[in-house]
Amino acid sequence: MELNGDMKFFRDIYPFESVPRFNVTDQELRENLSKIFLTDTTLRDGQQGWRVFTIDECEKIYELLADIGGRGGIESTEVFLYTEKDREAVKRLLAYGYRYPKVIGWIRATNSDLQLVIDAKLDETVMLMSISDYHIKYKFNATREEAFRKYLEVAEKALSHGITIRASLEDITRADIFGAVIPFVKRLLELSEKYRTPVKIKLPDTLGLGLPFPEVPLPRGIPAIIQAIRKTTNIPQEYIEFHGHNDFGLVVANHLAAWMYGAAAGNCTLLGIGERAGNCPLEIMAVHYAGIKGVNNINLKALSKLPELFEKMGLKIIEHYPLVGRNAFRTKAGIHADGLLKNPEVYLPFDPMKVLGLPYSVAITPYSGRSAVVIWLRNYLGYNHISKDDPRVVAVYNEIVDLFNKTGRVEPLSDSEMLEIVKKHFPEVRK
Ligand SMILES: CC(C)C(=O)C(=O)O
Repeated sequence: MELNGDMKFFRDIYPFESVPRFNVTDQELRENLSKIFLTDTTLRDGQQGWRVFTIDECEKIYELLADIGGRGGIESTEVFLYTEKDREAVKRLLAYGYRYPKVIGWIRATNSDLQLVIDAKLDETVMLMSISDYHIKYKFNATREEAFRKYLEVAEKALSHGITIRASLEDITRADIFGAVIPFVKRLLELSEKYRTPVKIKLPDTLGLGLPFPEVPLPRGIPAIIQAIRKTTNIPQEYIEFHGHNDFGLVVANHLAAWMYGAAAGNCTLLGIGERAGNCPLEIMAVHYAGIKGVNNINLKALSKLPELFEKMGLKIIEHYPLVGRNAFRTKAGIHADGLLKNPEVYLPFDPMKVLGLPYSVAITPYSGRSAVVIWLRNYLGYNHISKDDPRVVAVYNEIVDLFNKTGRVEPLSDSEMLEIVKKHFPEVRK
C-alpha cells in the first residue's frame, strides 16, 4: 500500500478552539458571504407560532438577543404593534437605547397598520405584501394589479413619512418571479428613489418549500430566486432578507444558500420557534455566522443562556437539540467516550467550553463503557489521572452493568446515582 504525505488535521478549517470555518472557493460567493448578518423575528413569528409573551418575557428575550448580537451580528428584531401589551413592550425595548438589534415594526399593508408604526415612532417596518397567486387569488380574491396597487399605495405613504420598509413578499417560493415579483420590486424601488428612503425586500419561504441548490429552477430554488431579483433590479445585497420555514427540514440549508447567493440578512428566531415546523434557529445560524465572519460581532457564549430562559417560559427543549440541548455535547456511546478520553478532538467538532461556555460530558449507561466512568470521575470529582483499567473503575462499571441487567432500567444514571455507586468503591469520596 502506498500512502502519500503526512497526517492532516485541517486545522485551518477545524481550529477546535473556535467554530469550524465555512470557506467557499468561488470569488462572488465569498464576497456575498463577507456582507452577511442576522436579523431576528422571535417576538413576531416566534410569538405568533408558539405562545403569547408577557412584556417581561419580551424584555428578557431582547436582552438575550442584545447579548448575542448587540455588537452588530443581529441587526434588527421585528415586533407586533397590535395590542396594548405589544405597544408597551415596544416602548420598553426602545428604552434600552441599543443600536442593535434595532426594533422594527411588523404590519400588513394597510393604512391603519401603518398608523401604528407612525404612532410608535418607529422608522422602519416590515410590511406584508403576499406575492404568490395562491395568496392573491385565494386569500384576497383579487387580481395581481389590484393587490399590488394597494401595497404600493401604503408603501408610498410609509416612505413619504420617511419610514424604511421591508416589503415582505410572502410565499415567494410559489410566486411568479419574472411575471410578478420583479416588476413589483422595480415599482417599489422607484418609490424608494422618489422618497429617498430605503426599500428592503424580505423573501419569506412561507411553507418551507425552498431548496438550497443552485441547480433548482424558479420558484423553488432559493439561489435562483435571489439571483434573479438581484440581477434584474440591482438592489443592494444588504437590502435582501431571507425568512425560511422548516416544514421540510431544510431551513438552515436554505438560509445558508440565501447568504451565499446574495441575501445578506438571515431572519431567524431563537430555538427556531415559529409557525408550524418553525423558523430558522438563530443560535445555529450564529455559529455558522462565526464560521464565516469570525466572532467580532457575535457573542456565542451568550447562547448558553438560551435553555434556562426558554425552559422557564415552559418550552421543553429536546435533549438532542443542536448546540444547546442537554445532549448536544454529552456522549453515551462507549466508543465515543473512549475517543474523548484519548483526545476530546476525536469526537467533538469544537471545544464547547471555549466556544459556548458549555462543558462536554458523558451519560452513564452500560453502553458508555469504562471510559465514560473515567470522564465522569474527572468531571465531577477531579480524578485527572485515573485509568480505565483501575480496579475501582472496573468495579464501578460492573456495578452499573449489573444494575441495568437486574432492574431492567433504561434511563442513564443521574449524577447523584452515580455518586452513590462511586462512593462504594472510592472510600475517600464518602467523607
Ligand atoms: C406571515 C408571513 C409573512 C411569514 O412569516 C411567512 O411568510 O413566513
